[in-house]
Amino acid sequence: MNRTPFSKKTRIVVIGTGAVGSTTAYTLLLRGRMDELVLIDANAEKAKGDALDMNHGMPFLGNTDVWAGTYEDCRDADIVIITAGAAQKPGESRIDLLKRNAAILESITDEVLKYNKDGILLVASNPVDVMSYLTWRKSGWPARRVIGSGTLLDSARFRYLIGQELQVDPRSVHAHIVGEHGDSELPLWSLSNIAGGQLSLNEEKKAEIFANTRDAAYQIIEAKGATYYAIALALDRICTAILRSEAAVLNVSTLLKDYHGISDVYLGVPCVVDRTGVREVLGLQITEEERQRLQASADKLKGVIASIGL
Ligand SMILES: NC(=O)C1=CN([C@@H]2O[C@H](COP(=O)(O)OP(=O)(O)OC[C@H]3O[C@@H](n4cnc5c(N)ncnc54)[C@H](O)[C@@H]3O)[C@@H](O)[C@H]2O)C=CC1
Ligand SMILES: CC(=O)C(=O)O
Repeated sequence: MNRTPFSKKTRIVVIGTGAVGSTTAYTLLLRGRMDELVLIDANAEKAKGDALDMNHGMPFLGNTDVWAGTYEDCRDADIVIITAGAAQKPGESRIDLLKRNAAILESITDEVLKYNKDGILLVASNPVDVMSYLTWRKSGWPARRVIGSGTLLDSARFRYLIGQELQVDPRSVHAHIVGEHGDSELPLWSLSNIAGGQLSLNEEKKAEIFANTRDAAYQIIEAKGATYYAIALALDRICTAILRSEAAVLNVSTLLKDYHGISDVYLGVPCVVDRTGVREVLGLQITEEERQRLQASADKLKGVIASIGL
């Protein structure tokens, strides 16, 4: 971002400076996305250590104020990213984190709301669609300003795997994963293309690519205990779309209102993201089979939402 003496400084607050939060903060810092970066964690020493560590890199970067803060620092935040809470252990699903993280997200939302009324809340804590819905309900904010990272990461994994298979740069692969960021997500093969042309993949290969996309987090957590690099880049992408008001189309999690007949649930779908948050949910022409799978994903999450009394 350009810093001018007359404009308000841009501020991003990251709540939860564990693996995802600290990697996200570092990614935002390296890319010079904001003037001020505030780190908050229940473990205040961890946030303090991260801030010190990042500040010692300033001679190589410059121009960003980084500090370990308190919720009062949310007052001037443009974006508050929530990555706090329990993470999956090997073999656990995202839904297994539900009760632990619902309590954490509720208390964090209460604190943020004391100081911030018009920023954007960007949720990554899992299960992210349910945590985003909970945060939205708790906040009373317009849904456009409470955004979940959704299936942006899954879509990136999907595009990468398709690109690998077809030997094409993943940035040139247009392909979407929608629905839950989790086990009920689905690929929109009917809309996937490279330069408008159909993908030359047989059914067996498609099934393999989708399974590796859906199960990627399990594979990484089994191998090294957590995932954080790609989600950090995905969160950076969303922040950039907001701060630069890009109107970028990103598969974030948002409140659906009669979307292929689905309402009152947060799901990952292609959305136009700009300075106001989710400006628009894009209508898609999907097949009947895809619609039914999207409905099943929504039904699953509605059951989860109901199980925590929302
Ligand atoms: N949306 C997505 O695509 C992804 C989501 N995740 C999710 O992100 C979350 C964080 O994962 P990791 O960073 O790996 O976990 P972690 O255990 O490394 O870090 C969690 C941090 O949250 C802090 N924390 C806990 N309760 C807090 C509270 N009430 N207030 C402030 N801070 C609090 C902890 O002290 C810790 O530093 C998990 O729920 C994980 O499942 C992880 C990867 C991708
Ligand atoms: C952990 C998680 O949600 C992911 O890497 O997709």
